[in-house]
Amino acid sequence: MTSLLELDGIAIRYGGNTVLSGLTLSIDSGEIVGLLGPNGSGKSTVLNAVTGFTPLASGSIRFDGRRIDPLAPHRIAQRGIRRTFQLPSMPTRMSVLELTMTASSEHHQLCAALLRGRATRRIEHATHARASALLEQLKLTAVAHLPAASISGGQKKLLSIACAMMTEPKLLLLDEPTAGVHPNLRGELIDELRRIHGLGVTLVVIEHDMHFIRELCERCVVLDRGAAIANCKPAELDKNRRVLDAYLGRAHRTARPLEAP
Ligand SMILES: Nc1ncnc2c1ncn2[C@@H]1O[C@H](COP(=O)(O)OP(=O)(O)OP(=O)(O)O)[C@@H](O)[C@H]1O
Repeated sequence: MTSLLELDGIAIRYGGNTVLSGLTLSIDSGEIVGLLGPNGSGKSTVLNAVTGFTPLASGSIRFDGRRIDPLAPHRIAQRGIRRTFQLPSMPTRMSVLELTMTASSEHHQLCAALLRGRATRRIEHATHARASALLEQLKLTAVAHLPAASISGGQKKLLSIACAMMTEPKLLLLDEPTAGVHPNLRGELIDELRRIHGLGVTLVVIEHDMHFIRELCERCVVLDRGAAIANCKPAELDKNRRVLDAYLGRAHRTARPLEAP
């Protein structure tokens, strides 16, 4: 496998607060990587940095061999990186289907705007078909014509995955995909993400649900206070002393003796 995303010593500061401190991380093409860590450890900030929404104080980010950290967010998206949000906000007037269709690539939208007659209809038809297929895969067909803002929190999560997939990204970054999703749907979400991975999409998943991480991810990176403290298989996490310290505090050591990591 070749390296798709490379974070090289990235630092991010908000005022005097250093949120990421020299983080180095490499993700290979075709991987599914879990990004873990206690609340406030910097996970979402990593996604904001990769997608160009938060400028770096130092370090660099390369995607597909080319530097992306100097680029504007829409240019980074055009290179093939998409993300979903922890709390997706939806427009009040657009339907689920319309919103999914508007997420299609800028290239298709530009062609539809410039071309006339049959060519426009052909592009619209293809966009409609792709959006409908994605909504069906994500079990959203029943709400396709409802206003996007009116659907449940879990359905909004699924809709944001559908929108991200409209552009056929190479890398999909998911911020807590299971939060607000009914437990019965989690298995289906795992199946859907595996299917997306099977299409050749590399996945980075921020998630607190360890069952979900164990089921889906091949590798985990754990952050604590803006630095990577573990990079291992999910099964190795509960034996890693630094990870246990970060999540449970050092007091756990007296409560439950551990084997050396
Ligand atoms: N725009 C901002 N301005 C100032 N501080 C910020 C900003 N965004 C994030 N932070 C701070 O950066 C730190 C890391 O936040 P981040 O959202 O990346 O953590 P996280 O690991 O994703 O947490 P959670 O699991 O709770 O979502 C936190 O202390 C947060 O308060």
